[in-house]
Amino acid sequence: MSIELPTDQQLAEGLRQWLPQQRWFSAKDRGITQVSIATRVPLLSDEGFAGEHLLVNVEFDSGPAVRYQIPLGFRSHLSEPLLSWALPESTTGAVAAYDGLHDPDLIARYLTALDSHEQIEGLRFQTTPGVTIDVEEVGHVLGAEQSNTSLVFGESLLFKVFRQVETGINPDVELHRALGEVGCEYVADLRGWVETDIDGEPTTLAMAQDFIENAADGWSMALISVRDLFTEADLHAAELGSDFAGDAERLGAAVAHVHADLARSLGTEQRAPGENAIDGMRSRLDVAAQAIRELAEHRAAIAAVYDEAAQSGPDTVQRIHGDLHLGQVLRTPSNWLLIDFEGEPIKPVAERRKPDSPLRDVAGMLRSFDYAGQHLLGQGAPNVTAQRAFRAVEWVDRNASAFCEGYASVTGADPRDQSALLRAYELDKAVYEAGYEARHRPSWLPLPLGAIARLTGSQ
Ligand SMILES: Nc1ncnc2c1ncn2[C@@H]1O[C@H](COP(=O)(O)OP(=O)(O)O)[C@@H](O)[C@H]1O
Ligand SMILES: O=P(O)(O)O[C@H]1O[C@H](CO)[C@@H](O[C@H]2O[C@H](CO)[C@@H](O)[C@H](O)[C@H]2O)[C@H](O)[C@H]1O
Repeated sequence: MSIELPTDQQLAEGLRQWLPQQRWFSAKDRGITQVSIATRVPLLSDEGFAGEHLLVNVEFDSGPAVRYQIPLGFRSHLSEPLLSWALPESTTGAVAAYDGLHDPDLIARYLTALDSHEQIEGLRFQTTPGVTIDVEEVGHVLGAEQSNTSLVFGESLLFKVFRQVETGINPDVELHRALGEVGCEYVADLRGWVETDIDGEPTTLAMAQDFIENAADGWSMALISVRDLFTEADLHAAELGSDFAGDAERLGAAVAHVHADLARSLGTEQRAPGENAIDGMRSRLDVAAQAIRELAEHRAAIAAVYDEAAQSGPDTVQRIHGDLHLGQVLRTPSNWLLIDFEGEPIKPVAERRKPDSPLRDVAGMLRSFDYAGQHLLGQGAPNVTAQRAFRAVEWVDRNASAFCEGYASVTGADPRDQSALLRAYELDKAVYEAGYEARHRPSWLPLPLGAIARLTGSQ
């Protein structure tokens, strides 16, 4: 006997209360004025148990509405661990509703749908030609949720469910597909995706790719090296057992290979620097400086760097990663791999899909070396000495240089040769980071602000 599911109205009220507590809910600083259920697609139904796929529109007291993807499970009786993911009991009637991605029985349905390329109402499940899906593999949510929710099946397949759904093809799927077509060795292989039509446009909902078991992410590896450096502050970065420079160099080469493969697959264009790039930087600076008081002090100095960069020659643009940092790279025993090609989460998808300069990605990594070197020295950290601060700068310079040399070993040109443009991209990233930190981790705000002072020569 099937269970009686909550009405749209009950679910909308339950979600209104439940959404702000979810890690992936991006609008925590805005008040929800309305939640409406756009679609409800039945995924499975059994005795005392059902699953549905929901697209939900959320409106706020300020700013644009956001569309979220929320697979829900329904059970007549709920116990831990699913109980922790439940919507408020009072809102869903006799049946309990909960985040279905935490239910192994429900997520198994994704594998069977992928395996047989099913179309379930408007949801289309597709695989890369030649890929097979093992429907017996058991899945679970990977670690802590971030902007999206990633599931791992049998330690071999990663299934990422995009929580915020913007109309159109998600750049993560688009670029993995393009890189797969030219045999790129520096990304995990795309195995499949799920899409639907929104306003008549094919729109990505989820992607499946190879799960890289036992990979170490670049941020954790870099921090091990920096921690060792601070423990042995009389040693130079080059004398550490955990010296990161060899990895930084190989990482630079991997990023250059990905850029070359993206150019080969999707082409390049010439662009005058004043066109779009510097104008875009100027307007992002205007918006950020209005919101962040501490940034406003640096506005004139940053603008002067942008003016200088606008004088440089034409720039070659192409599709790039768009939000590259040490947390977006995984080291396998043989290679560095780049992950998460979604671009900066605050930009609209149409903007993230525009061709851009590869220098933006290089600048992202240089900023990340700076973060890794500086953040352990941050406010409140014990034992901050002038010696450690000096060593941190040395570590950042050493690894940034190694990264650029690795990049140049593939392209034949050192990104630092375009110094004015590169500095502008580093500043643009630091301005973005100031906005990100002010919103998500205010205690980290001094990091991008310190970098802005250094990059503009005011410190
Ligand atoms: N192909 C993969 N193999 C193994 N781990 C992965 C893979 N892709 C991502 N991860 C891990 O999952 C985490 C989240 O992935 P990411 O694509 O950055 O998601 P989000 O869009 O939610 O930020 C990463 O920090 C990484 O550790
Ligand atoms: O990984 P996401 O796509 O969610 O990227 C966002 O969050 C990042 C933080 O997790 C943020 O990166 C900034 O902090 C990192 C250290 O935590 C550092 O390595 C990066 O260089 C720095 O930009 C990223 O900017 C943001 O888009």
